[in-house]
Amino acid sequence: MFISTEEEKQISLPLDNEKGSIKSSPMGSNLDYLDGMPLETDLLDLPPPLTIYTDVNVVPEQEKNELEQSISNLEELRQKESSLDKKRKEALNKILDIKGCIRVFCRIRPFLQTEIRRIHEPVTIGLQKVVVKSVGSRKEFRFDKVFHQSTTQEDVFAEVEPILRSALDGHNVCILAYGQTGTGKTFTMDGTKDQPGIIPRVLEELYCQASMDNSSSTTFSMSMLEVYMGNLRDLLAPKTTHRTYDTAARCNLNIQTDKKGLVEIEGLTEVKIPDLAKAKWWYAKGRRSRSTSWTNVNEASSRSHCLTRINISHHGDDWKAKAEISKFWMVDLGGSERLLKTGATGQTLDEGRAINLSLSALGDVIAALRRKRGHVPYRNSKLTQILKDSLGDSSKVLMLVHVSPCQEDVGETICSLSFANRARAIETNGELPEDILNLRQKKILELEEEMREAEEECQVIRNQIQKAEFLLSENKNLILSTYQVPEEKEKTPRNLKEDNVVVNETPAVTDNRVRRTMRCSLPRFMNPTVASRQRQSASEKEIVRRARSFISGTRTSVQFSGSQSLSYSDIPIKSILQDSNRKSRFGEAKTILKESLKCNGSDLKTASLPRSNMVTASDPNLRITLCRHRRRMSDLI
Ligand SMILES: Nc1ncnc2c1ncn2[C@@H]1O[C@H](COP(=O)(O)OP(=O)(O)OP(=O)(O)O)[C@@H](O)[C@H]1O
Repeated sequence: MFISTEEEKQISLPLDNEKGSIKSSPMGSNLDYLDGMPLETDLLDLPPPLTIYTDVNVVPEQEKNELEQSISNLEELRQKESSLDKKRKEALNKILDIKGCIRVFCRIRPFLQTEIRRIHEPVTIGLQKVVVKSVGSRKEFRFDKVFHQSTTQEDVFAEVEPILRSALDGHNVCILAYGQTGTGKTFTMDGTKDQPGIIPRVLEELYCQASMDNSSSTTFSMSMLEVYMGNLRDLLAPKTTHRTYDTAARCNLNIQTDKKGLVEIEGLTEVKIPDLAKAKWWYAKGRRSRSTSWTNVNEASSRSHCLTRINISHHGDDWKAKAEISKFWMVDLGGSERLLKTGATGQTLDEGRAINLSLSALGDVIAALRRKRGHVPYRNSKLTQILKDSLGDSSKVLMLVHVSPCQEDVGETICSLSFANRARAIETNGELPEDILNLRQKKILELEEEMREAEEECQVIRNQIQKAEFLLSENKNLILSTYQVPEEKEKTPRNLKEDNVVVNETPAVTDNRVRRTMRCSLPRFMNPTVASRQRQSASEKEIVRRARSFISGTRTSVQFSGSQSLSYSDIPIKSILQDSNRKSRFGEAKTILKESLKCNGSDLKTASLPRSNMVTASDPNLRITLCRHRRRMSDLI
C-alpha cells in the first residue's frame, strides 16, 4: 500500500476478498487496479467508495458523518441479508414439506466382476419405481427416487444436498443406508478414495456452506458410535492402553431424553472439528476403530449399525446466548439378510436377530411417522431411541435402500424393497392422481427458482457487506487513532470478526480460537513463557516485599536483575521503586516521590491515576498487597 508522507493523503482501496489482494492505484491515476487489472467492472457491485486516511492528524468532521452513514448502511445490508436468508430457508422448507419430510430412495448396485450376468435381469427400474421378477411373479415398488446402476456418487449427493442445507438451517437430519450385505451401503455412505461417498462429501460441503454465511457463525463437532447386539460403542473414545480393546469403557453409554425430548448419549465422545482436515481425520479414526473391533473381537462390521453424528452449533450475533444445535446423523445400517439366508446358529444367530429386531423397530417408527400416528414406538430399540429427536416432526429423514441386481439375491431384494415401501407407507406419490402430481412438481420448481434467486441476491449482499466492513474497519481505526478515542470496548468474538478483513476461512470460531486470536495480536516472541511468567511473578513479589520494608523504614534496597522485567504499567511508581534502590534513606522518600513524579511530567495533585492505569499483577493475592502498597505510598505523599 502506498503511504504518503504528506500530512493528509487519501487512497480509495478496492478489495477482492476472494483473491484477497489489494493494490492501490498508481500515483496520479484515477483507475484502481486489482491483480494488475483495471477495476472498472469489479467496482460495479461495490458500495460507494469510502475514503481511507493513511497518514493523518485530523479526519474532518464531515468525513466522520459519512462514516456514520456507512455504518448505518451496513446495518441495512445486514438486515437485507438476513431477510433474504429467511426467504431461502422458507422456500427450502416448503420444498421439503411438499416432497415429504421422510424420503425413501433406492439404489441398485452394478454387477461386480465376480457375478454372473443373465440375459433376463430380475430387477428393472423406472424413474420412481423398481420391478422385481422372480419365478412366476412380478412385484412393483415405488420410491421418491431410484438410482440406476451407473448413477455416480455425485448424482446421489446432489439429491442429499437440500437436506444438508436444512441441517445448516437448524433442522435435525438423518440419512440411513439400508440393505442386504454387499449391496453398497458402505460404498454410498463412505465411498472409496476416488469415489467419495455421502459422509466425506457432507463434511466438505458443510464447511463450504458455513463459510459463506456471514450472518451467523457455525461450529461443528463429531461423534461416532456403533450399535452392536443392543449395546452402544463409542468409536472415538481414546483407548485406555495401547493395543487394548477396552470393551467395558466403550460400551458404557446411556441414552437420556430430557423434558424437551432432546436425546443425549451419556459419555459419548464428542470432538470439535474446527476444519475439514480435522473432520476427515476423526472420521477416519472412527472408521478404523470399527474395523479394529472387527479384527480383535471377531465382529463383522455388517453385523452392527455404524452411526456418525455431526453436531452443528449455530451462534447468532449474540455470542453470550446459548448456541442452537442441530444434529446431522449419517447411519450405515447392519446388513439385513444373514438370518434368512444362512440359517445361522449361536452368536451369529443372536447378531442376526438383534439387527433384524432393530431394523424392524426402525421400520415401525418411520411408518408411524409417515402415517402421522400419535404414538411412535421409539422405545423398541436402542437405534430408534438414539435417533428419536432426529426422526420426529421437524426433522428431515432420508432412507437409501440398497439392492443387488443378481438373481440369487432376489428373495432378499424383495424383502428390502418391502421394508422400504413400508417406511414410505401410504403417502406415496404414485397413489396420487396425475394432475396433483403435476401441480406438486410445478410448485416445487417455482420454489426452487425462488430459493435460487434469494440465494444469488444474498451472495451479492454478502460481498457488499464484506467489502464495506473492510473499508469501515480501516476508517474506524484511523478515526480512533486520530481522535485518540480509547478503545476500551471489550472485544467480543463478533467485534473481532468485524475487525478482520477476511472472515471465516473456516467456519469454526470457537472461544479458544478467539482467545488465540487476541493473544496473537502480539508477536509470538513477545508472549511470556512459563518460565518468564514465574520469574515475573517472583520479581513482583520481591518488589512489593522490599517496597513495604522500604516504606516501613527498613534499609533494604530493591535489586532488579537483568532478566527480571517489571510488569508494572505504572511508570511513576516503577521509577519510584527504582529510585528507592539508589537512594534508600527513608527521610528522602518524599523527595524521591516528588522528583520522580515531576520527572514524568505529573503534578502531585494529578498523581492519583485512573484505576485502569494502576499497577496490576496477575496473582490475586499480590493484587491485594499492591492495593495496600498504593495506599501507603499515597499516605507518604
Ligand atoms: N454403486 C456402486 N458402484 C461400484 N461398486 C459398488 C457400488 N456399490 C457397491 N459396490 C461395490 O460392492 C462391494 C460391496 O459394497 P459395500 O461393502 O459397500 O456393501 P455393504 O452393503 O456396505 O456391505 P456390508 O453390509 O457388509 O458392510 C464393494 O466392493 C463396493 O465397492
